[in-house]
Amino acid sequence: MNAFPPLKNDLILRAATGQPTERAPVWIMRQAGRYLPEFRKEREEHDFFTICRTPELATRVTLQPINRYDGLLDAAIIFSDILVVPQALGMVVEMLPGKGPNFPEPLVLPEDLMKLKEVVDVYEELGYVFDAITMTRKALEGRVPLFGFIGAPWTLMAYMIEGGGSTSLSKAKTWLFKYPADSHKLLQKITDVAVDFLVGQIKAGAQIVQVFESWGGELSPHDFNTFSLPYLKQIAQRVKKQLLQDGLSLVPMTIFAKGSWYAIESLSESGYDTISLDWTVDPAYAKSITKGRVTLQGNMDPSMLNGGDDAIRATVRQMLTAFGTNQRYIVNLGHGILPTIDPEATRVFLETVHSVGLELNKNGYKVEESICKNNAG
Ligand SMILES: Cc1c2[nH]c(c1CCC(=O)O)Cc1[nH]c(c(CCC(=O)O)c1C)Cc1[nH]c(c(CCC(=O)O)c1C)Cc1[nH]c(c(CCC(=O)O)c1C)C2
Repeated sequence: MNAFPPLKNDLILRAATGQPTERAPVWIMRQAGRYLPEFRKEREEHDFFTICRTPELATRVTLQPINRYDGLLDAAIIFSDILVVPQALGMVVEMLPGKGPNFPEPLVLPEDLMKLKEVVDVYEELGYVFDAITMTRKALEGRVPLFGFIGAPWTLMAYMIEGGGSTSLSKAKTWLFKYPADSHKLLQKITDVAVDFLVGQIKAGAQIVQVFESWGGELSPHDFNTFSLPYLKQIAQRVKKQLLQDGLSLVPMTIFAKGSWYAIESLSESGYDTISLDWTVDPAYAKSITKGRVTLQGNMDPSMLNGGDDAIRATVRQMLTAFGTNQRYIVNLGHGILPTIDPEATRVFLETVHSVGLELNKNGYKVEESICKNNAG
């Protein structure tokens, strides 16, 4: 095993496992990305997947927001993409500047499943992600915990069939409804790789992980229960089982099923420690449904960061107050930060999360039965 520097800020790990926190921790989905000039500069010199595949570059980019917002972010997330799994399955994925991901040969018919690799050795195909995680974990010097992540099976299936971003997902849904057995075969295949990939990331040094079901909200509740939830549950259960079998400690697991407000209750009973919410979910509603069983994460509309400093400050206060006790809560946006956001607006967001979080706890704070005092005594 790797020896890593001791962790100096474990706030997010405490929040995710239901331990008391003196303020709500904060990180931002897509925090290393195109809104940062230092990232855009890196992209002028290197192709997207070259950054992902070169541990030195992935480490440098992962650390960009941590360095820029020194002390304001409570977690790093490894620089990679959910689409490295379709690549590991044998598909070609390219990142077109300004356009996003493109699969020159998407899956069209069920017989195309034959083109995917029968067996995927994640250490061979995705070892570069593990190396980047280990290198980043060392470079972080214990400043904050490091997230690993994967795309959820349904979301990856959608990209593999659509061939890129899409508004209606009509091709991927045609598979679900016309070829359900083949769809399940594909979802299971992705799940098997996802489990090995997450376990490998944790072994390499990821201290917390997130599963991105970005296209969850495109499914009806019934179809979500058929084509998404069973695989999400399998991932949580099998990752935990594998870690225990290998004599390793569990790490907190987060599920972000964007748009799947109807699934909050079932997700809170599916083996994940944290549920990440998009901005369409009322915090009071999510709290009333989950009843403290899980930690909640989220959920400011990313576009609010374009609303000016006063609007950002007011919305952060309203959001933290609505999530309530500042316990079992991780602050984030409701989806990834947009490329159009001013990095200084992001700073205002982070600073306000810190100051309001501490203020809400100034008279002590409470998790379930334990009462903690901010000041000694
Ligand atoms: C977690 C993560 C992701 N991508 C990137 C990260 C890096 C880490 C971080 O958050 O800082 C870098 C990451 N990935 C990408 C970029 C920009 C590409 C560039 O530099 O040109 C960055 C910084 C490219 C990318 N990759 C993807 C898209 C969306 C395309 C679409 O459907 O319209 C895009 C634009 C697929 C993707 N990738 C990811 C998701 C899940 C989160 C979400 O829903 O936003 C998804 C859906 C996850």
